[in-house]
Amino acid sequence: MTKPILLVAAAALVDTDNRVLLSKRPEGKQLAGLWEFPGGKVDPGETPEEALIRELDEELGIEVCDTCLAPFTFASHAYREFHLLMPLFLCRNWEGDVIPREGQEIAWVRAKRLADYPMPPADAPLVPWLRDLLG
Ligand SMILES: Nc1nc2c([nH]c(=O)n2[C@@H]2O[C@H](COP(=O)(O)OP(=O)(O)OP(=O)(O)O)[C@@H](O)[C@H]2O)c(=O)[nH]1
Repeated sequence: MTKPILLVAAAALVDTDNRVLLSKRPEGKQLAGLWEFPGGKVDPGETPEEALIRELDEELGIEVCDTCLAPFTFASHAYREFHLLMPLFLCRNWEGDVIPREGQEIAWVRAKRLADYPMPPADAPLVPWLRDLLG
């Protein structure tokens, strides 16, 4: 069976203490309860950067400009219904305070503590890259 490719753009938001923001997937969604990078599906006609800027505003109420989104790494993972292709951008600069706007739990996590947060299977290969970058 050929699975559709689902394009999702995500961000590793890094604060001045070198901590990364994780967001807990709300109940009722697929993979509920797992910790993920903020972001979401790229809609038709959007670039990954545009989708991510929109999602960061919708989910966290922050304003990010596209020069603040640095391509970092990506996930490519076969889920049952689709194949996920997820560019992960690194972002250290944004306007506004991070406030969860969709009732989701968030956590600022040091790289060495990322393993304490259960993540979707697609995200596992991303963690070592963040550990290398952030120590
Ligand atoms: N945002 C995000 N999605 C991820 C990550 N890892 C991962 O497997 N995914 C998967 O990518 C897909 C993203 O879909 P989503 O449901 O968050 O996107 P969305 O907000 O646009 O969807 P919705 O509007 O249908 O709620 C989900 O299947 C999710 O499980 C991650 O780190 N961040």
